Amino acid sequence: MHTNRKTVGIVGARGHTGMELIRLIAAHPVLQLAFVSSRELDGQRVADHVDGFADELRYASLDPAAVAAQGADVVILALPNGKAAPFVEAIDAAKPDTLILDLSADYRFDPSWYYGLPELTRGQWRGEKRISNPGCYATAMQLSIAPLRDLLAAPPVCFGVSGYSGAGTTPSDKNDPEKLRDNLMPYALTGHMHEKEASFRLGVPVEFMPHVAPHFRGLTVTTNLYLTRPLKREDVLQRFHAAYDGEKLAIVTDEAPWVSRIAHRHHAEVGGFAVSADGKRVVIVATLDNLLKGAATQAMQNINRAIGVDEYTAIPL
Ligand SMILES: NC(=O)C1=CN([C@@H]2O[C@H](COP(=O)(O)OP(=O)(O)OC[C@H]3O[C@@H](n4cnc5c(N)ncnc54)[C@H](OP(=O)(O)O)[C@@H]3O)[C@@H](O)[C@H]2O)C=CC1
Ligand SMILES: CC(=O)N[C@@H](CCC(=O)OP(=O)(O)O)C(=O)O
Repeated sequence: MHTNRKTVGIVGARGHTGMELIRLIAAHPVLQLAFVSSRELDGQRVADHVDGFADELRYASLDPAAVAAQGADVVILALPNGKAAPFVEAIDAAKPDTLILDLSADYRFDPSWYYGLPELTRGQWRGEKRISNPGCYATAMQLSIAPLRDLLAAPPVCFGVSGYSGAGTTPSDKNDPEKLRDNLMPYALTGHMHEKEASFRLGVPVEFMPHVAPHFRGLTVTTNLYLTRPLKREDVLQRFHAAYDGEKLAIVTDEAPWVSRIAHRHHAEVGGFAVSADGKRVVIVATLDNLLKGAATQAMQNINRAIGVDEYTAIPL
């Protein structure tokens, strides 16, 4: 047992990503769950909702002031987009040295927050205690494009397909298993938030066409890239191996990865690398579990680094 434990609270703990975070934190040697907030599950035992959770902890419905008053060392915001600010303001006022990790899109464009996609931005962390976790598709897009960023002749075009857990628990067409049955549902075909996020973070325009499919978890992004000069397939592979061979959670595969093999896994896979006959067009496929590398696992990497423990602590590899 670690002697210097840190307390952590999750706001939005009923949700898909909150539930994954509860599991990861329950197995963490340094972090200790202090509170889990949900309005709907107020008073109920976490153990009745999260498989394998053995503690007596109960959900509590905490407003921003009540969250700040808990005085936790780390607060994770796992709320729908647009809901984080009152919690951040209350913590800023009560205990500003709290480490806040926000899973939503609310601070991904805010330069005062560290944007934590460790495989690409690890070197940019300057000790910030405000961390914005990347979007799930945006993670897959950036991992697919970054190693070829200097050779782009045109905006990369990304075709994305997500399992419906990506759409959260608020009922909508995008998480309605009946409407999704035998279906592939296109949405936000221009201007999706993750198109803006990937473009902003990579510094090049990216085009993104998302779809949601009948499976529950895991996403695929297939990216078409036009290059300014011809490359051989081995040159493309060499660039990706150079970028990710030291990484435990970004794995380069020769074949195009399958989404059915990534569910419940903590890493992303990037593969395929089909090159056109003239060498100036490359197609790359990335898969990841939207709830893990696309959300909770990436959050864990970021929190681990910020609390000064090994980045992969409590992440099953
Ligand atoms: N699902 C995914 O694949 C990914 C999600 N994200 C982001 O993570 C965040 C959480 O997503 P996800 O877990 O899917 O969302 P869910 O819809 O599954 O859960 C949202 C949680 O927020 C709570 N909540 C909703 N509205 C409010 C409110 N106004 N005030 C306080 N609590 C509220 C809900 O619980 P209750 O109503 O009981 O309080 C619930 O616990 C989102 O911003 C999402 O964009 C990021 C990457 C991937
Ligand atoms: C299938 C589905 O709906 N996926 C979500 C993306 C997942 C997500 O939660 O992304 P943010 O954190 O950026 O909101 C969407 O397209 O909005």
